[in-house]
Amino acid sequence: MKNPIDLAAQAAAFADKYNMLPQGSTVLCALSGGADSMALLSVLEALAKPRSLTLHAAHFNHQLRGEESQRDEDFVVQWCQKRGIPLVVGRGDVAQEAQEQGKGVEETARAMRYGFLTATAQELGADKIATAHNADDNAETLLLHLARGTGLDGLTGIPPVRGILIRPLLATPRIDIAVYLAQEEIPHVEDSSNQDTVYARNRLRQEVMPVLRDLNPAFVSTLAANLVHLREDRDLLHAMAEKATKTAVVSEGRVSLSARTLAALPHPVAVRAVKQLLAKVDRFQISSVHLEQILSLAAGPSPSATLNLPDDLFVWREYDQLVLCPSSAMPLAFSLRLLTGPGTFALDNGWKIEITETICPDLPAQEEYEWDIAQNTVTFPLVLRSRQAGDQLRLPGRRTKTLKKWYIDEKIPRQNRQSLPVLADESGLLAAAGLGPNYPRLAQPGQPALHIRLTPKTKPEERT
Ligand SMILES: Nc1ncnc2c1ncn2[C@@H]1O[C@H](COP(=O)(O)OP(=O)(O)OP(=O)(O)O)[C@@H](O)[C@H]1O
Repeated sequence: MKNPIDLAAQAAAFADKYNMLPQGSTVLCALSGGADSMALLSVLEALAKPRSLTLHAAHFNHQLRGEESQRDEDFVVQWCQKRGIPLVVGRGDVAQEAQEQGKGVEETARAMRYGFLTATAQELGADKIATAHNADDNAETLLLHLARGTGLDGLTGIPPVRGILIRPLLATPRIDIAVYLAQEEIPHVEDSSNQDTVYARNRLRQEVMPVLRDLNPAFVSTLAANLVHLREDRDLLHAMAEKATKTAVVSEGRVSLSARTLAALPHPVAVRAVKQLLAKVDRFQISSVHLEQILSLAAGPSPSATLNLPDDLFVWREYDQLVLCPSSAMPLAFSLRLLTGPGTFALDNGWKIEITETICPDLPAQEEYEWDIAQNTVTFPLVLRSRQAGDQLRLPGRRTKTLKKWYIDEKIPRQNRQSLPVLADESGLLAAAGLGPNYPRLAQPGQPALHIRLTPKTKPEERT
């Protein structure tokens, strides 16, 4: 006779790798009534005493399979009564909800189920929700991702822990669960939709997995062990990207990072860094083609270039700054304008800027819109743009402050600030419209200077 399977010990060893079930936790077991979750409930019961766990169960009736759905509900109610485990039952009309939302039935069922489980955990004060995903589920998920196309992230399968969700059986092959249920004489229900091969997962389960198991009988458990290493590799790349983006500045819905910093990263780290930057401005989807375009923009020789990408994403480079934002967070009146040398330039919004070489007169111009800047402090091209977070300015006779602070102190209304351009080169501001020249760059009498005059269409700011 074979040795009995000690599923509780197996699950406990795996759980401890991820600190899933610390002493004294309150655990909510997601119980469908199927083989996996019935085994999970039994395992949690066995661990409850030695770990002082408080155990609850929750079942969601999706009302998708008529009488069979009710049969499942009745089954788990009776089982939990028999075992003395408190159970919460939830119900939802998934089919109707899916229709109303124009979404798929499976997707809606999952969203409603997880919504119910999370709300129930909150009500009960549970610190963990345990689901019964097993090693075969994990292998199938991975193969599905592979078939549909994925990067390393998709190849790491189902996460063992996500927030308060834990999956103690994730390293346990389905076959061990079946043997355990028989051994412990634990009943379960069968979901008739599992036989339905129209679902990709079920086709994989029935048609592909047997072939892989034939090639390697231990395929599922070998993969489970390998996934731990893949996950560690993936986590390391994430951590490196996080470190690299620590200096990113998020302000007014825009995120910016040194283009040089990004371009210097190894490609797998750089790709993740861009994704992390995008997440900071609530952009979570990007194709690899567009990712590469952003990286080229960061690495390219041009100190100024823009990208208009799908999902309302706007990316531009200004000297060493790479800025990413949704178009709603774009600087309003002034998009980037590069000035390659002295001359007169008309701007899209009706403004005009004239730059002439001159010798600074006895009284250098230091007005709100007209300035004499020492030529030897300037490197062309100049850029005319809206202000950005961190821009600093020192006005004649005053101390250095951020532009934000100047605008506040000078009482320039918030809605006008973005329409006041600043003039900068790679070492910082030359002047800010409406405020004055950056004092350290003001020309001295008799010095070669650039006389710069900005003519607003109408002066945008009204001081209050
Ligand atoms: N009706 C249900 N009520 C409570 N828990 C459920 C229910 N259905 C599934 N679960 C929980 O979710 C786990 C996974 O179920 P299943 O494999 O059917 O879902 P899936 O769609 O493949 O995966 P996912 O839960 O990640 O969406 C089950 O083992 C069980 O713990």
